[in-house]
Amino acid sequence: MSKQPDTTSVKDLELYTKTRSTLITGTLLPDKRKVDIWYDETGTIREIGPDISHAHKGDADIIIDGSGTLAIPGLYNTHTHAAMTLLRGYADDMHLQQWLSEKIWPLEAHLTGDHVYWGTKLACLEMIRSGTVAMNDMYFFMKDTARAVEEAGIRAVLCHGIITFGDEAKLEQEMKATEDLVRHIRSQNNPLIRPAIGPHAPYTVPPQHLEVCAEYSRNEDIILHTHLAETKQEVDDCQKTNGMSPAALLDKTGCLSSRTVAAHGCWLTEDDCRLLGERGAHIAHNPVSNMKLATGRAMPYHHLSEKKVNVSLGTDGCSSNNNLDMFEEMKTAAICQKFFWNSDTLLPAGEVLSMATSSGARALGYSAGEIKPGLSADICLLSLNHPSMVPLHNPVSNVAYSALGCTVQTVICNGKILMYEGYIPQEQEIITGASSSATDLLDRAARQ
Ligand SMILES: C[C@H]1O[C@@H](n2cnc3c(O)ncnc32)[C@H](O)[C@@H]1O
Ligand SMILES: [Zn+2]
Repeated sequence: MSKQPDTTSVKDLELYTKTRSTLITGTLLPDKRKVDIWYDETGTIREIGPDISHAHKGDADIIIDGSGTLAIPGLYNTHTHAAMTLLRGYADDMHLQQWLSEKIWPLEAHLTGDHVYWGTKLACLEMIRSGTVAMNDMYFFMKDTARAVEEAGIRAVLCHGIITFGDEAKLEQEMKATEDLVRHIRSQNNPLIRPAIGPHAPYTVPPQHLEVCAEYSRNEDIILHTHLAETKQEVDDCQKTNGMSPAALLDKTGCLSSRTVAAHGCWLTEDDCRLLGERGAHIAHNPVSNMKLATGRAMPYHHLSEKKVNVSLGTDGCSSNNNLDMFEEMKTAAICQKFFWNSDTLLPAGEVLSMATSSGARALGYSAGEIKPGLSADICLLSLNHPSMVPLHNPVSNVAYSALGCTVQTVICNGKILMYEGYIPQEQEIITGASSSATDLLDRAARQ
């Protein structure tokens, strides 16, 4: 492509393969300022301001006409099981334990790396379409996940889901899978993809195995991703077996630190919240999944924010959500807190937008999540011409309460364009591939 900035050449496929110095002109920020945004070929935002385009037109390889758009930071999905897109609609309207043990785990026993690759390709497509640029993913065959993520161009923290039920041989096998993944991701040298360790939950990984995971996270300086206090049954069982809450158990086994990202936290007590705050641990809130699986209580945001716990947002997998739309998640989070805790001021629009952006980037340790000079260009342009964005009394309110993923027009991650005006390369191939992969998974399960 020529150095000459040309908005029409943006359709060129080459555009989607590498980061280029880019000028976005005349977009609106959530505070209603109309600005130009310039980022360089390393994907770092250099300057934001009204009318900087004259100064930087010559520096930019690409110019994106941002008029009629609202620029928000790319969204961070901090708890998901991406390849579960293949299980969308497979098992609905069930309680968590029954859902996992009777439907999900028996089907997952037939998964192959190929299923995970296609399921993750579909997840990345769905996420990019709805403005998500980063995910914290726990699943199986994670090298195949890494390949799909690399092709999609988003950020990801990836861990193998460790489930041992106390079996020593299984722990050895799961730790090998984790070590193999860590080695593999590091060898790929992709700064957007990072490894983590993923003890599934205190009810699937006993204390002595949690200790092994904690030590590994400490030694390798990687995130420890887990599920925590999702149901009352989990908390009651943990009290009975271990004489303490699941959060206290994580702490006792060394699993609670600033590297910890714990999903759910619905049944955390005020004392648990204090403990999480003291340890600097992060909570990934998944309100749609919690409401669908009837976990019975909403994450206590008021206690967590009082104890200065960083709370981010996630969708969980597509079998309990059943989509990956972080706009839907933002709205559900904000209204679920108000409804459950009977407080009309709890979790206002601005806070839920931060949860889905800067708090997510903080939990996953990326220097992004805001549109600011010096940070990575993770930018989402929403159409202001979409009915859900009209009128524009309050852009932040529209983003949190009325917009959905379909409002997203253009998505940029670390400066690379992933979707431009609704176009994502190879979308149809991904849909076809994932669809046949889902059929193959169910066929294999039916044959046995
Ligand atoms: C990685 C494993 O985690 C399973 N899973 C998916 N959603 C949930 C949830 O809400 N709670 C607990 N475990 C979950 C997934 O199916 C994998 O087996
Ligand atoms: Zn989960």
